[in-house]
Formats: sequence, structure tokens, C-alpha cells
Amino acid sequence: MKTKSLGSVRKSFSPWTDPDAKPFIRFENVTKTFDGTAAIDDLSADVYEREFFALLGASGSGKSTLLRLLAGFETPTRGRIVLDGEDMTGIPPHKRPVNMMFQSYALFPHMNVEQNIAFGLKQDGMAKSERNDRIAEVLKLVKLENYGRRKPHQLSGGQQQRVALARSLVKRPKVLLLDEPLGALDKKLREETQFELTDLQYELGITFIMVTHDQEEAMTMADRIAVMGDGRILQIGTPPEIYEAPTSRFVADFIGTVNIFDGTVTARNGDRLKLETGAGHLLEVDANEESVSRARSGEKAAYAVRPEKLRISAKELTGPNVLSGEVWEIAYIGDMTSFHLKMDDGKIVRVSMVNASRESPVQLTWHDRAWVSFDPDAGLLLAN
Ligand SMILES: Nc1ncnc2c1ncn2[C@@H]1O[C@H](COP(=O)(O)OP(=O)(O)OP(=O)(O)O)[C@@H](O)[C@H]1O
Repeated sequence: MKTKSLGSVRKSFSPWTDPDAKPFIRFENVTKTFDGTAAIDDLSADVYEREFFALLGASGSGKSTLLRLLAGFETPTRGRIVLDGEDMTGIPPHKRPVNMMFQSYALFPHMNVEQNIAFGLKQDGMAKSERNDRIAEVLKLVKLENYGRRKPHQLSGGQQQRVALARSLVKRPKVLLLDEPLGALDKKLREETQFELTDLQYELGITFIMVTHDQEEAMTMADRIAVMGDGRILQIGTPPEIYEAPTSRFVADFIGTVNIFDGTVTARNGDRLKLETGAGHLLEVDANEESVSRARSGEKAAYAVRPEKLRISAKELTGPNVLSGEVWEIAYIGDMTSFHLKMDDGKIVRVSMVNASRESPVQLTWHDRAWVSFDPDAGLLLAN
């Protein structure tokens, strides 16, 4: 019930679509260079209060540097960061309403859970009774009420992760920065914790900015995702926007699996284009308003289709948007089966099929000839 109501409330959370909404955090043309090389390159972005914002990108794309700039551990070479209306330039880390939870939990091994959580509050000179109240509150939040006296080595990885989270929440920061917070957890625990963490974030009303290179994690947890590459943000959007409407080949390729067909536009009728691929396939695809203007006859274009939007058949299919090839790989993953077909030109096309029943709906084995087809609106004409 709780998840349901949370879900419906979160659904209406989209301040970035409201022109009157004021951003909570603004990165204004921020550049950070190390030895002349830009780790962050003229980056601008807005994050809203209570938002769960994920930074997703390959190793070295600048995610951690951006967090460290916001936390105040690094200083921008150019540009500035504004938080809750206040310019952060020159403000040291401990004076910022920001807390950072690190990838390595960095718990003090000789202190028990309560002492670990109390540490920051003590440093701030908070009275003991208030401290104890706060500690009890966060331990309850992370469901570790009965673990206060244990030392870190007496806890599982997941529990240690929650202690680290409790420690970063106890000071009630306005913004919590999380650098790969679930990196040390196994898949199952990680998935459980993802939901717990999003519920917790919602309940506390804290703005979260999370760094991850795990796209499923970003998709599951975030309100919006910023896809980063080479110190820049390539696209910001909700998980469905990033997945269904990538604005570039890079983002389409980086998020999930995609088949990209390169070709030449041979005809156009309204929004419908004919695209001839190098392998001689004729595709009939829909272009959106933005891409159709670029797609003139004779121009090169690329069409991107996700594997789950293709149909596969052991029987010959005809018509446009039909491709045929040899079954090269079959991966049975349980909930779905993934096929790799090798086309006559050597290109691999990926198709996935949900296993809705226990019997496979298609009888195909290695080296069989198979046909795939898709609807004209199954994919997206890419800009570059
Ligand atoms: N203190 C530093 N001195 C020199 N170069 C640095 C420093 N910190 C980061 N860099 C460089 O800046 C670039 C971005 O690094 P950053 O750690 O922000 O990437 P990332 O996206 O967080 O990567 P990862 O996923 O591997 O943690 C890298 O090329 C890195 O080598």
C-alpha cells in the first residue's frame, strides 16, 4: 500500500517541467581542470528540492569530481555553484548544507554503530540527550535499532552500508551526495536496498545526488538521470525519456542495448521515411518532428531500435522492416530470452523476448534462419 501511494505521489513530482519552479542547486558553467585537462567542462545543470538525481557515466566521465565540487572538496576553475540561493564559492565543506556518503563506508572500526553515528554530532557540540534521540531516530529509519552496540566487523556489508547512510543522515543535511552507495552489496540485497533508499529519501524530503555507473540502479531510483561523458552532461531526463528518447547515438548506445541501423534516406512521405541500409534492407520508419527536418533524401540517417521492440519468427516474413539472419547466440535468462542474429552482412541484431509462459513461443535453435520485424514507430531516428 505504502509503495503504491508513494509511487503515485512521486509520479506527479516534476518541478523541472514547471517554468516557475526555482532550482535548488545550480551548476553554472562549471569547469574543473586538473593539470590543464578538464575533468568537468563548462557544465550547467539544475537540480530541484527533494529530487533524486543520478549522475550516470563511464569511468572517468567526471561524476565524482562533480560531487566533490558540490561538497566543497574541490574548487571550480571557472563557473560557480549556487545552493538554495547561496553562492557556494569560497564556502568550506563543513559550512555547506551538504553531506557526502562515500563509496568505501569509512566507518571507524574501533567504535560501535552508535559511536560511529554520534561522531559528527559530537564534533558539532550537540548535547548528549539530543544526540541520543537523533541516533535512535536514524537507526530506526535504516532498520538497525538492535545493532547500536555492534562494531562494524560484526555487521554484514549491507548493514555497514546502512550505518554509513545513518551517519550521513543524522545531521539532516539538505542535500545528500552518494558516491556508488550500494557498490559493495550483492545483487539481491542491492535491489532491496534501492527501494528502501528511495522510500527513505521520499520520507525525509532530502535532495539526493547519486553517482553510479550502474544504469539499472539509476533507472530504478532516480527522478532524473544526467548521462555524463568527458566532463559534460550529454542528456538529462527521466528514466523513460533517457531510454525511449535518447537524443544522441552515444546515449542510445550507453543506456541499455540497442540495434542501430545506418542507412541513406531514399524517400520521405510526411513523417515516414524510407531508409536503405548498407546491407540492402529497406526500412520504413517514423521520424519525430525534430529529426524529420534533417532527414532529406540522399542524407545519411541512423535508426535505433531496442531488442524488446523487435519480433522474431522461425517462419519467413515479408514486407518492410523485415530482416533475416542466422541464429548466432541464444541466452535464456529466465524472465526473457535474448537472441543474437547474424545478418548476411555480418551485422549482429539483438532481439529479446519475454518468457510469459513456460513454453518457448518460438522454436529456434543455433544456426537456424530467423526473421525479425518491427513497426515503423518501434525505434528512433537519431541525430548523430
Ligand atoms: N585530483 C585529481 N588530479 C588529477 N586528475 C584528476 C583528479 N581527480 C580526478 N581526476 C581526473 O578527472 C577525470 C574525471 O574523474 P572522476 O573521478 O570525476 O570520474 P568518475 O566519472 O567519477 O569515474 P569513476 O566512475 O571511475 O569513479 C578523470 O580523468 C580523472 O583522472
